Amino acid sequence: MSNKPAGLSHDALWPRAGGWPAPDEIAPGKRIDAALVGIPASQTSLSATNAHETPDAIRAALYRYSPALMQDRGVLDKNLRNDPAIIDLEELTVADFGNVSDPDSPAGEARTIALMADAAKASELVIALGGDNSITVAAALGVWGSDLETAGLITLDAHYDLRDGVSNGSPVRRLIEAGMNPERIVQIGIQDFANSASYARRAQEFGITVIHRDDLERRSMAEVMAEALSIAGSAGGPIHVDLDVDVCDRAVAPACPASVPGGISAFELRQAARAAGKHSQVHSIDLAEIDATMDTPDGRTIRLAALCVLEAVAGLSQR
Ligand SMILES: N=CN[C@@H](CCC(=O)O)C(=O)O
Repeated sequence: MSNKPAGLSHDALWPRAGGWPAPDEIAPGKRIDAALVGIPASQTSLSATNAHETPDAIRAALYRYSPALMQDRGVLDKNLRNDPAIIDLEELTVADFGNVSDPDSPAGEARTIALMADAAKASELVIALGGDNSITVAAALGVWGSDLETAGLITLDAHYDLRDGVSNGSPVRRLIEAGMNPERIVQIGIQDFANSASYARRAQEFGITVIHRDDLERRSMAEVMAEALSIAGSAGGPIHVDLDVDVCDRAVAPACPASVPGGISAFELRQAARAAGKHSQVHSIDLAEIDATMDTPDGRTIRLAALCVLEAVAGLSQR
């Protein structure tokens, strides 16, 4: 699917990421490694948003980057330090399943579940491009299918998302009500002054593991993700990872209506995406809460989301 921006320079030795083919353009019988699904939801967001513009904006931003990485971050053999492994993601097959039409309604969520299920059947890892955070419900349910009882959920989010009703502030409660075990939910990056005491108590009552923003001052993202993946995956089922970009500092995520000054760094979110992509039980990841039309001054939030897509695929290449 081409969302290629005009005016990009050309260098035959510097291929660009993105521009991945639709599944029917891939040779029959060839295994798809990763799948992209766009879920342009925005209608139930608590803050007014044009998050429906974001999936295509992320596709366009992918062209800014190369699909190459120079090392397997964090597990590099010390003998290789001056001779890093060079990994070319062009060796992986990525398919773009397109956008779900009108995802903001029960019928739209049913379409999302169906497309996510198709993408999961065809690939090892599905990356859903939101859309506001309401997408997490149908994105996860579509991939989990009948494995709901053993499934796990990790959120990187400034918010609990345990609100009543249907909105971008309620996907975690809705997944629990759908039948997932809250003891396999880990929430990373929860922020003070961005949540109420009632919802904080609700998280405690459910038995959710909360790794507060402040904890990330003392612990590395690698360590925190390792713990989260072991809790979320403890029943052996599929794990969905929700990357709500508002977990990041407002300076790096200005296009997220509810990002907070004092959030995590862009690099920490990228590390989390890589760790998620690398874990064999993670079958789906979503990127949510960016309003592409608010990404001033320089498109940095969308660029970060594009890099998270590449980090997830890089992790997958290292499974
Ligand atoms: N995932 C985001 N949740 C936020 C949404 C707030 C907003 O859109 O203003 C929350 O519940 O507070």
